[in-house]
Amino acid sequence: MKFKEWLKDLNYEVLQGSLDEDVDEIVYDSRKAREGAVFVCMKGTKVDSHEFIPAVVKAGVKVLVMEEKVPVPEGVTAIYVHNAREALALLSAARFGYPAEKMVTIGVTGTKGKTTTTHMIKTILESCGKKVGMIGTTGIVIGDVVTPTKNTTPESYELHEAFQTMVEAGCEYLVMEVSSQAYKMHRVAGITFDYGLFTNISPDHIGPDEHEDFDEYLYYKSRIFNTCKKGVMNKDDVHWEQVTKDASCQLYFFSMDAEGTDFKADNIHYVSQSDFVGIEFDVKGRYSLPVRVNIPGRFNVANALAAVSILSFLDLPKDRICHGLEHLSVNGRMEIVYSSEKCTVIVDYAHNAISMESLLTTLRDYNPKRLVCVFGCGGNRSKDRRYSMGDSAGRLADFTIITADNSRFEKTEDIIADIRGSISKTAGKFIEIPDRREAIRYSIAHAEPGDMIAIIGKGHEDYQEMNGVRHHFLDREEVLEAVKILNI
Ligand SMILES: CC(=O)N[C@H]1[C@@H](OP(=O)(O)OP(=O)(O)OC[C@H]2O[C@@H](n3ccc(=O)[nH]c3=O)[C@H](O)[C@@H]2O)O[C@H](CO)[C@@H](O)[C@@H]1O[C@H](C)C(=O)N[C@@H](C)C(=O)N[C@H](CCC(=O)O)C(=O)O
Ligand SMILES: Nc1ncnc2c1ncn2[C@@H]1O[C@H](COP(=O)(O)OP(=O)(O)OP(=O)(O)O)[C@@H](O)[C@H]1O
Repeated sequence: MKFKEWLKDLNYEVLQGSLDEDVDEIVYDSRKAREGAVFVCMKGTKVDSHEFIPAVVKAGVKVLVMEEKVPVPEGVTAIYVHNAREALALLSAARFGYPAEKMVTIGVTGTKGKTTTTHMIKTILESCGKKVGMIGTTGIVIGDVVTPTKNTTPESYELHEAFQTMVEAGCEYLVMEVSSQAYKMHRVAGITFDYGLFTNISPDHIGPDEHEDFDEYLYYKSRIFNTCKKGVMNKDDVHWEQVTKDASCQLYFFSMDAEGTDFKADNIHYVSQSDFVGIEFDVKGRYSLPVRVNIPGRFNVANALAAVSILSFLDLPKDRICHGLEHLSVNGRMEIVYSSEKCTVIVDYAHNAISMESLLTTLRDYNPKRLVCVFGCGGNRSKDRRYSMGDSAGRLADFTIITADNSRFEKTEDIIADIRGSISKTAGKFIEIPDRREAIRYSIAHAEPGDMIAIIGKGHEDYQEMNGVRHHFLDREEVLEAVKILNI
């Protein structure tokens, strides 16, 4: 294909050479440079890849896309663009034949609930017999095939490549998590989602290499409503006005509290039976549906309502939507791994104090005999998290077992000591069991009838990182193994 055809959505200036070069690939990592590829030079957080121009030309590259007017060897075509990351996104869409336009696309953003909500949407669509592609923290998912990704929202080239694979696999729908960082880094430039969903926003991802401050974070997250046709916003979020003030899509609101929104959750019940722990509520407003969701928690009412709001536009059979919600499984997100008269064991990915606080608070809605919490904190990461999570556990759980969670290059005992420092200032009872496997077994072996045990922090993660080595470790497997060994 002629390079010129890939360029048709870009504003560019030819600095040198001809646009008639034949190219068959786009490369943005010099280590993958080869003859026939166009190399897109990008200024990153660690390196500026304009410095790799001599190396990529040596490897056979004859076309460069650059955002700096640096000298290039003779015989090489040099194209100047204002923003190379945006250019990479637009070139990639053209390179793969605009695959996103061949599916119904749903983009989901928000500080919390992205993964849960995308899984809900996927499960419901599949329950309606639709083929769905999904992208997010759990990777690129097509049917049962999961391809891990480095980022929640991968780089634009990988996105369009995945979209193409989805179209080839017969997917009619795409549901993906769109991080604020993806907007900042132009990973989704040029994509107009058919539907955009904003779950909520609270301070997060602020710091070096992420966002300067909350305003910047909110600005980039809000871009979803400038890059979708129909947008759905959570009106219970205190920032809803700020988020939607520049929206250019057709906007709808959902709520658990506010009256008069397009979609409303009514008659909310928290159900705890030995064979079903979850939520029941009625969707009212533009769409009516009584739903029963087999994952617990107040915030999952919001997540399920958000998912149903989006799906209400798609003319799907209501009984299949209900079926999908009742048979959900979201890997490591409020996942009920074991439930009997003896106890209910939940695995959840809450990995900061805000999430832990809302998790423990909402589990109280189920009136457990005792709320038991098993958690640790990561090594070589901010110590604040240890203090704030220790404080939350101490205040909100009846009993806490402090353990390991990716200690990395720190000693687990030192991390536990930091957590002890804050939990011991509360009235909460706790013990320390550094080995996470032992901690999980202890929590189940000592359960009292009616207890709820929340194994927190690792969710879907299938490893425990110690001294730079990742050992296989999955909370779900450990719970099931403990149940087997203890014969309960
Ligand atoms: C800060 C940030 O977002 N960095 C992302 C960015 O890396 P970068 O461009 O800054 O990296 P760099 O190493 O400086 O490289 C610059 C350029 O030189 C090229 N290069 C580099 C080395 C070399 O030898 N040759 C070469 O050509 C690189 O391919 C790149 O094009 O582009 C990479 C490719 O897309 C991303 O993987 C990387 O994400 C890093 C790993 C990251 O940690 N990102 C986090 C902040 C992130 O994006 N998080 C969000 C939010 C998650 C959530 O909400 O929970 C996410 O979507 O994952
Ligand atoms: N709507 C929500 N509001 C608040 N907390 C939530 C919500 N949904 C999920 N959570 C909590 O946050 C954790 C992460 O949820 P989820 O993975 O769905 O969110 P995410 O937006 O993908 O988060 P992350 O960016 O941290 O991966 C869950 O394990 C749960 O404890």
